[in-house]
Amino acid sequence: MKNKLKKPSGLNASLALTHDPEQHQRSLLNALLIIIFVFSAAIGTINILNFGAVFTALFNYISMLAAALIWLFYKRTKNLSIASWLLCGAVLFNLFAFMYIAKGGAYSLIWITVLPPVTFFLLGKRSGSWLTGSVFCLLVAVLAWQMPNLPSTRFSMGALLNITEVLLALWLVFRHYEGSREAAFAALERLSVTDKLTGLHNRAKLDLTLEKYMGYVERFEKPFAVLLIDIDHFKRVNDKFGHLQGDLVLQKVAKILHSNIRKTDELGRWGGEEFLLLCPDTDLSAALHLAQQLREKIAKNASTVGTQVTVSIGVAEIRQHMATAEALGLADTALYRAKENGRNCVVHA
Ligand SMILES: Nc1nc2c(ncn2[C@@H]2O[C@H](COP(=O)(O)OP(=O)(O)OP(=O)(O)O)[C@@H](O)[C@H]2O)c(=O)[nH]1
Repeated sequence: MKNKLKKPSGLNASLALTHDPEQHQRSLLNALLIIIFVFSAAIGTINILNFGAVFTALFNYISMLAAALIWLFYKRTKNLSIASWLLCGAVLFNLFAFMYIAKGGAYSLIWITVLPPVTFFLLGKRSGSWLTGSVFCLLVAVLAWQMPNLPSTRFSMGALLNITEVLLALWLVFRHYEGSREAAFAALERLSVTDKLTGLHNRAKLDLTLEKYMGYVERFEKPFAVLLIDIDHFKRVNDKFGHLQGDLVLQKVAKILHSNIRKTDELGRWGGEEFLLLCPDTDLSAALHLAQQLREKIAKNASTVGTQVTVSIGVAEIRQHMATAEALGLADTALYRAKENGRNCVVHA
């Protein structure tokens, strides 16, 4: 019952938050494939209808087909790395084919600017740097070599379309990238404050919330209660039924606690088989009432493995000018007395 901070085990819990580290890249690959498919179809059609450029349009349709094939390949194999390389290859082929066909005219060279976002996002910093750097060097060398033969660039309808299409492509890619980066960051943020086993907040988050509530007590003189909840004889559950069953008991207790408190209360796993519940705007008598209810609900509903699961609860009301350690100390002392009193009971400081 002392603070025994344990690493949560990897067992999946119904409450537990799962995180897929490749989700971000997968979503980018899908978005890029859709963008390429739609763009190639649209540009191919514009090339035929506006410019009668059937040969150029053929390359656009090849790109469209390539995007569809890569999508199918990825759906079947789930090989993100190969699909990403194939996509970068398809983009490169398309860029060079188009610049070659346009012979550098109509600002077609601007298409090269879509390469960095695509390769960096899909292949990562290292491979993205190499590939983009090599292609840029190659392009500069070819341009230097071909300088006398290059057309003087006129501003035409083709140029306008090229510039518009590239800007649109970049806008779409960066917009999607930023959205998925924000989602990945939010998932990481959530993970950093979550106890993996129970899905409740972890100790780091509880520390922050406790500090915040202590600040409110100091400033607004509102009552605030701390409940330290500890499963009785939990070691026996582990010893008798194994750690996996012990984990299930922890998850069940977490679920019961979570579903019987207010939204404004903050519940978390303090460590091991101990939970901390912070109840703002709650005086001692209300906190004791809640603690009794929680204790009864757990005694009634948490037994899973043929053994009675009960909790002991230490309750402390926090007052002005109290330090955080003092507040926790009070709850801990009350919990200690509850254990001494025979467990399965509530004691206040
Ligand atoms: N299965 C499982 N067990 C844990 C976890 N974290 C801590 N424990 C176990 O919790 C048990 C706590 O044992 P004790 O500190 O002796 O407490 P207790 O048996 O509950 O006894 P009292 O608190 O005095 O009623 C230890 O056996 C720990 O290994 C966990 O994440 N999963």
